[in-house]
Amino acid sequence: MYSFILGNESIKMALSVSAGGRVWRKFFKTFNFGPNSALKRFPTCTANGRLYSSSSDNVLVSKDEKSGIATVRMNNPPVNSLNSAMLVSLRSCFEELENDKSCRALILTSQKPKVFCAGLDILEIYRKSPDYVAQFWEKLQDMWLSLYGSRLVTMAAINGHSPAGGCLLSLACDYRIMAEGKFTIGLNETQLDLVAPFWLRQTMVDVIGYRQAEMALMIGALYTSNKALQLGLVDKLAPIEDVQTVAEEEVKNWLKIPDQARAITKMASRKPLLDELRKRKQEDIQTFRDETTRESVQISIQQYLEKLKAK
Ligand SMILES: CCCCCCCC/C=C\C/C=C/C(=O)SCCNC(=O)CCNC(=O)[C@H](O)C(C)(C)COP(=O)(O)OP(=O)(O)OC[C@H]1O[C@@H](n2cnc3c(N)ncnc32)[C@H](O)[C@@H]1OP(=O)(O)O
Repeated sequence: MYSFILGNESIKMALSVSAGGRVWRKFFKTFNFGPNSALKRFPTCTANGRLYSSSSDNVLVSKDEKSGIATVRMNNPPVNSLNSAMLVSLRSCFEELENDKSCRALILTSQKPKVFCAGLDILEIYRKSPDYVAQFWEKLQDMWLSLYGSRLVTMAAINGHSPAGGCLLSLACDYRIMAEGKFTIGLNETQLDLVAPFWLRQTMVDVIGYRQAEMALMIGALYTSNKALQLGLVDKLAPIEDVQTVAEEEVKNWLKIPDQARAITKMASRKPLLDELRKRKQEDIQTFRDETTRESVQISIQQYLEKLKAK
């Protein structure tokens, strides 16, 4: 019964041979997974199970064939900022892993310790045309939909700073292990005169609870690893050199749970937010485009960039 969840076709196969098929059939009917749902896509993995065909090296992927655990390393020096190319590579990597039937889990980390991800590349929203920022935002939405909606066990191995978009990536995963020490994580958007979108705010609420999230979002707080652990923003701390090993151990524990039951449970809890973003995608793009191209916001972004450079 508990075969891998690969896409709608294999689910149907599993259902047809299973004694409990009626229950699952009812479940899928009830939840009506949308067109972008990971659970609905048909697998397209290659015969030998190798994957990831990106021509760029800004995202490095390795997979342990025996355990089915893939490690995705962000590799966009100096700080793994999320520019358009990076967003496209991450999305395509997540989707290829999703469609690889031998893959069961992904660990997201940074190739360069000390900075997990510096968030959106601020230059992508500075003095750019409205059309450009609209396309950029859609790339972020699509990348997030593929990670947050993944059937895989997703684990963030946060081996360094993780502000804003770095925190967004972490929150989209199922579990977060962060490096001990002086590193920070949080949604600091308001400090840049930006407002985090509803879907990102909601993941913060879902992870740390309403009151703490409301406060953190309003003041654009960046928390140290210790404080983040205390708030539940991350689940575990490890010395920076052990973050990857601890993540692998944790994933192995998660993989003791049957894939199908775990993935269906995850999807049941995430589907409302996934659907909400799919429904309001264009509205969300327009808001981002209109807000970020406003002159007062552009001036704030310019000042923030100057502050960063002068550091
Ligand atoms: C109503 C709706 C309105 C819609 C609006 C929606 C807004 C979007 C909302 C949410 C999504 C997410 C948004 C974001 O992610 S915004 C980006 C926020 N990021 C940050 O604030 C982090 C800034 N960076 C840092 O704090 C540090 O760089 C660091 C702690 C990550 C690493 O420090 P360190 O190792 O010391 O490196 P440097 O600071 O020296 O940086 C090296 C180099 O890189 C440049 N840089 C850093 N971060 C960014 C970035 N995010 N984008 C572009 N460039 C960046 C930095 O300026 C240095 O450049 P150099 O001097 O030329 O070498």
